[in-house]
Amino acid sequence: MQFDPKSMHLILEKWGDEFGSAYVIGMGPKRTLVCSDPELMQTVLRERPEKYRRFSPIESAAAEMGGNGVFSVEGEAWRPQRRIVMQALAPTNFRNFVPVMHGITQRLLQRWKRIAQAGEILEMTDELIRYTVDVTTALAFGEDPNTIEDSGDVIQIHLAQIFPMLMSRTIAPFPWWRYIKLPQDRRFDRSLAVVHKHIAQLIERTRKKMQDHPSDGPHNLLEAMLAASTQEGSGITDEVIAANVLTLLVAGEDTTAHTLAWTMFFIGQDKALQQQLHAASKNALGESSTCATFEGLKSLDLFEATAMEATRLKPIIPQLVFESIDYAVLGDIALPAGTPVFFLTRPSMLDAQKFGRPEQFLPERWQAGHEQVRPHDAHAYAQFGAGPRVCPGRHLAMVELRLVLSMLARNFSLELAAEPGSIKEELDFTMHPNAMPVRLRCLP
Ligand code: HEM
Repeated sequence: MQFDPKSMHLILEKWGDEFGSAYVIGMGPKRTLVCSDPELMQTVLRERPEKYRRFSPIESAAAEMGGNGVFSVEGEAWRPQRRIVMQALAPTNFRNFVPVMHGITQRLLQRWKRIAQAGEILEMTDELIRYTVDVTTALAFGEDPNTIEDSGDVIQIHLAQIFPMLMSRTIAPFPWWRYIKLPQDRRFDRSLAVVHKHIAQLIERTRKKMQDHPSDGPHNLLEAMLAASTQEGSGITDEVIAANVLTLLVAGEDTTAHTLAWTMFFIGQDKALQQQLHAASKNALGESSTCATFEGLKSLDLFEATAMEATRLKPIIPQLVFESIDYAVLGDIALPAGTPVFFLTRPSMLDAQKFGRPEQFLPERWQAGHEQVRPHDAHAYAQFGAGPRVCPGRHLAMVELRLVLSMLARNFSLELAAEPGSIKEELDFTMHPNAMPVRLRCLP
């Protein structure tokens, strides 16, 4: 069976409508289970790393790119990497993170003001990726690249090649790139070389900083990994460090940016929602144009709820793919060792048994104490995964969503500069809009 990788999720969802919540397809030489039952998905997510692993081509493709970090690595090598990443992204660090994130949000605000005043149209996805690259790099690696104000050959142009290539190589029936380099492979190799050079320089500068100030730190993920690498038996080599810098850049960038882009897709079509968000932002921020404090984040629940509702309808993770390690029985389905299992996340989020009035965009369903929209089965929302490998960046992502959406609502009205129907879903590991042109107007 051959797919256009960019619309694979739509095809699998369509077949699910026809064949039910579990069906089998032939992909390459293997029989693959496609499943949209949220209970079975939770079982697999929780029974890792012992019984299930990520779909194995993800690890081999990531390793070939020098990116076999905490997302793709399996077995014992995963645990020490996971521990360091969890510590670095723990919510207890957020009081220190907020001032840095506030500065970057202010920068985005100034840029958007200039563009709005000039009456120009913004390609929103690109804007948001600049923001998330700046935030991830500043917080995880201790350097602020300021790509928001940089108009040159910014690193995300090269990073943007990675997810699409990882996706197409992961589901390729035959690993052509190992035998022949097509023009797209050569282009990709050039971008990958730029990214690795950028990462090597970052590691070098950080190592030097640590040598110059040995008693200071570690202050961030990169410093923590470099410190761990000096301990015997840590398993943290230079190669592992570079792979994790790449992993974090890619994992932290597209996911949050695409969540924000789809949220703006809904905001841009709904004047009443915009007014509600504007009022909520004024209430929370007062005379300020952006949220500047850790405490202030707590009054921005509606913004997080709006983003969650957007990704219920437009999941940026429409499929999560795993593999049984040995023979396993999932529900009443027998899985020979190495059977790929593709979980579709959207069908259960559109199921009226799980979410009341599922076809309607109702952010309030995600707000605590809101009883009107029932049922509400939060288990059926798996945008961050679950179990031992649940996304360690989810709290950071939520802070980013709150900061950007409240800044947007406080300062601008937003209008899509394209027919909503012309904005299509594309899957490149994460599901993103093919374009998101918007027009911003400054509000008093
Ligand atoms: C809205 C934004 C985000 C979404 C929807 C998202 C989603 C996910 C999902 C579905 C997984 C797989 C979880 C599983 O297998 O159970 C994951 C893993 C991961 N995410 Fe996120 N993510 C987001 C933001 C971030 C950010 C901001 C970072 C870091 C800066 C990050 C870092 C990671 C890492 C390192 C993993 C691998 C964890 C492991 O395998 O142990 N993510 N993410």
